[in-house]
Amino acid sequence: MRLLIDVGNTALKAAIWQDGQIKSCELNVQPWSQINEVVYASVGKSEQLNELLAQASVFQVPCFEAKVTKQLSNLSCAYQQFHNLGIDRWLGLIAAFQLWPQQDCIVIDTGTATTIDVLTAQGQHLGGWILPGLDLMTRSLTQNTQRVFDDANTPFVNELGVNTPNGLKNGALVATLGAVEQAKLQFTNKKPQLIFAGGYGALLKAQFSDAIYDPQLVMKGLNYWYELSEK
Ligand SMILES: Nc1ncnc2c1ncn2[C@@H]1O[C@H](COP(=O)(O)OP(=O)(O)O)[C@@H](O)[C@H]1O
Ligand SMILES: CC(C)(COP(=O)(O)O)[C@@H](O)C(=O)NCCC(=O)O
Ligand SMILES: [K+]
Repeated sequence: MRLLIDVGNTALKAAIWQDGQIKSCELNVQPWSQINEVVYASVGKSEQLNELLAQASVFQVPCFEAKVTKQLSNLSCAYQQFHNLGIDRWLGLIAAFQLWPQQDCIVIDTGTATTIDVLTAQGQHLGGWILPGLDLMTRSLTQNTQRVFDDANTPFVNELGVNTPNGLKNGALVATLGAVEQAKLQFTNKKPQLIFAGGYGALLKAQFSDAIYDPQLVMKGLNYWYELSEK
């Protein structure tokens, strides 16, 4: 069994890889005797992660941290300073390149931030954008204005807002959709595969025909990273 850990700015996610299957799992109950290795990625500091790694060392389970490299098999990173690219973005690109080979892809991961990354069929990462996540967008306005307010029941829909909460939420959604449309323009001659992940991935995926939502995209990328890297 392989324990996979993805630490984002909002949430720490854990999953078990076994017999080619990835299944989300709770962090606190770990069958340490059956875990061969821990493979983890972190975009920030995490006390929970530190505690888990300390436990792993007690049970003498080897731990491997995923890092961004300029190249990984035929995938190449757009950043000159590749170590500055968020590891979650790199893992999403690895998964997209492995799961949709020979296909232009756009990877959209909606977490604390929404990241958009453009990848050619040849494995060239062209770059991308970092946007505030949908909740960050709405919160930044409700917390910094006197009269813009939200309500939890108002959904994010791609329509004109006719009251304050839906003007707020629909604005966050259409701003994000607009960025995805801009990314699609990078491919003039053919339609790229749109791949969504993260907390609002299903919501965004629903706005596009024949797009993919894979909640486990980053976890799959983490597992591919482990299998593809010289350890
Ligand atoms: N069903 C959901 N479960 C978890 N987070 C969600 C959900 N729906 C929306 N979100 C939003 O997605 C973000 C968390 O997603 P996640 O990808 O775990 O973030 P990160 O990777 O930055 O930790 C938060 O901004 C949260 O508000
Ligand atoms: C933009 C991010 C915070 C997104 O992380 P998340 O929303 O998953 O917490 C992360 O990819 C990151 O820390 N990036 C570093 C800057 C860059 O990618 O250029
Ligand atoms: K994420």
